[in-house]
Amino acid sequence: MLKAIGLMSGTSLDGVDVALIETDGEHIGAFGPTGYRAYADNERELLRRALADAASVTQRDARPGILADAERLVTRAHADAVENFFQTNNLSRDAVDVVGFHGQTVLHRPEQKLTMQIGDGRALAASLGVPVVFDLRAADVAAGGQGAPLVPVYHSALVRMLARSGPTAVVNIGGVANITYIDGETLIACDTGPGNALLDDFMLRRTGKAVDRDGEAAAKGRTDGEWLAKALRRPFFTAPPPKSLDRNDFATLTVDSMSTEDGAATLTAFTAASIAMIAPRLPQIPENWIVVGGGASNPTLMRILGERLAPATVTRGSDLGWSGDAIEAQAFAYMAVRSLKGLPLTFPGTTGVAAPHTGGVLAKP
Ligand SMILES: Nc1ncnc2c1ncn2[C@@H]1O[C@H](COP(=O)(O)OP(=O)(O)OP(=O)(O)O)[C@@H](O)[C@H]1O
Ligand SMILES: CC(=O)N[C@H]1[C@@H]2OC[C@@H](O2)[C@@H](O)[C@@H]1O[C@H](C)C(=O)O
Repeated sequence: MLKAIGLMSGTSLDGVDVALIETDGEHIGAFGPTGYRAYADNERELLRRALADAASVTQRDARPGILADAERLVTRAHADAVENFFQTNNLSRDAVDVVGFHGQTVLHRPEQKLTMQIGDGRALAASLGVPVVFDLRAADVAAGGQGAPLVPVYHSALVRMLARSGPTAVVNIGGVANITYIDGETLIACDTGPGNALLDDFMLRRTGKAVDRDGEAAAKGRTDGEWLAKALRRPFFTAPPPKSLDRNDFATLTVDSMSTEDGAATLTAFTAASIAMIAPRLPQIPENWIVVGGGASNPTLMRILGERLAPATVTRGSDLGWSGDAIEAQAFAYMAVRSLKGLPLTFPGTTGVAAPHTGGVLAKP
């Protein structure tokens, strides 16, 4: 078993998640500590500007506008996060075999063979003195896959440990939401639609804080059924998997004419309803849905999701002993070890790549 640290800075732009696991790339031997390094408001603002500047990029190594600054910030924030993690957990860097570094997605257009994660893997390896595996999406996209979602290979390892029978779905509600369907050897995955990003962006504009904390605003509002029905008519929602999204693919769907409460309720219902829309496109309707990611901490979203998915059971991953917030970071630790071993990260059922495919680039310190 190797000791691996995974690092994820997701589309919510909230911060860097850190997690240590022990794994041989197949089985999970042990779950280690987890950590988090939030972005300061000015850092988050820089990342938001980077998303805007990335929108016109056509080459994945181009860094116009603010992107070079943003990339330095991402690298530095991840180095800080790991140094802090070493100190807090009294860990020596020599005890860690590899770091899996996702970076920050600023653009995702797989149909143009373009997916761009900023963050300098070589600089991170040099700064930490630990081997770093980075650029984990590019090989899949180059081979014709969606390059996302990548976490299904890890969700499937977690579900195997539960030793359940029958189809199970793991739903990750981050900035974008995605699902992994597991039934025996069958593994199917895709992004389902918005996660928290639309709601976060709306709340930021209305309140100056990029979150509807505990779903409080949404709980007081009324969903605009007409708006929701229209939004759900986008062809993305009836397309079968595999499919993936850029964070801002639905950014033009705004609820700015509504009150804060009604807008939050409508966007929360949009996330739940779009997740439920994947059910009939799976081989069987899952009996059990396990929800992970930040959205699992939003009780209003969880309530609406439970209503939409009934009579199936909806459980939070944290109630099964899974890490609430660090599953994606754990997944990148797991993928780093798989990458070192040349094992596949993506599969025809998860990204649409023609054959199981490995990925990642190794930077030695
Ligand atoms: N208590 C809470 N109440 C409401 N929303 C919450 C709460 N805690 C977290 N969230 C939501 O979860 C988001 C963070 O989710 P997460 O950390 O899974 O995102 P991410 O790592 O960016 O994910 P991804 O890479 O999957 O997009 C926050 O931006 C917020 O919208
Ligand atoms: C391109 C990109 O970074 N996509 C993210 C995003 O956030 C959630 C969803 O959209 C998922 O497809 C992916 O992240 C997770 C970690 C994944 O690849 O599984």
